Amino acid sequence: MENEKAIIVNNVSKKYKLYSGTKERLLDLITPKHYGEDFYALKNVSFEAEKGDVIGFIGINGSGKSTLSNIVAGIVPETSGSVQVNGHSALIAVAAGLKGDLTGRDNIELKLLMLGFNKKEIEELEPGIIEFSELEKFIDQPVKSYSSGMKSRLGFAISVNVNPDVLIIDEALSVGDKAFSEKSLEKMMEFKEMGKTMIFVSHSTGQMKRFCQKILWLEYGMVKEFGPVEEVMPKYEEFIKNFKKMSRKKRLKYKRDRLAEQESNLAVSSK
Ligand SMILES: Nc1ncnc2c1ncn2[C@@H]1O[C@H](COP(=O)(O)OP(=O)(O)OP(=O)(O)O)[C@@H](O)[C@H]1O
Repeated sequence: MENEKAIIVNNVSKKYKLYSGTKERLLDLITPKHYGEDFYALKNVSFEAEKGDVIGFIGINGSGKSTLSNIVAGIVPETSGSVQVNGHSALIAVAAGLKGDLTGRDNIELKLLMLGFNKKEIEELEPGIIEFSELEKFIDQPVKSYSSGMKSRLGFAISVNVNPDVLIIDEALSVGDKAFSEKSLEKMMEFKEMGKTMIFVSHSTGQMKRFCQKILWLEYGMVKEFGPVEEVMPKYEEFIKNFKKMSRKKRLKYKRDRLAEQESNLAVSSK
């Protein structure tokens, strides 16, 4: 069907509990009284992706980009709201779910099994994944001995070689070396040309501008803007320029003001 939605995220919130220490955490588990402080990493986030959309998630540190990409990938459950992903095959977040005690090769096999591939298909896919990862003899070493760049290379190699309908790439290009990130970007361009739906999380606004059509700007767990890259990116760049100049005190005040604004918007919209 033309114009079929690939992703529908509706009013999603994610609550974490913050504890002052182990004692509080245990008390919260074993007693009926509530301990710890509720913390919302995401609050009432909604957006939709059309099939073939390439969407970049941006926002300052801690704004909720990874939490949202993990929720869309089905790795982390949402606290409330709903997430619908329409795709024939799996949705994969790069470098997520690698098991440290297993070798790179075993991780490839495990992940492919989990995605529903059979033994013959795994045998066919494996050499291409190992070659793409450039891990060579390290492929038979436990993943816990890998550097973050090596882990990311393995995760990326698996993700792009299983041909998913929706691909989520979270900071994968910032860890590897330059040659590998060029190769990965080329692969992502191929996916884009094939009309795949992609979500791209990165701190590099340059890569975003090169790659994404739409931008979802998160601020303190809420959607600040969602729209075409040429509209949202200049606003974000301007914001970052000013934000960098702010003192710690000013940043805290900005955060307090924004959170208060969010609260009043929420109160209005729930009336
Ligand atoms: N498991 C967790 N328990 C408690 N708080 C968490 C957990 N995971 C994330 N958070 C908090 O949720 C908020 C959003 O985190 P998230 O990693 O999604 O942000 P981000 O925008 O991806 O940040 P960055 O750009 O630094 O990667 C942060 O304040 C973070 O500390």
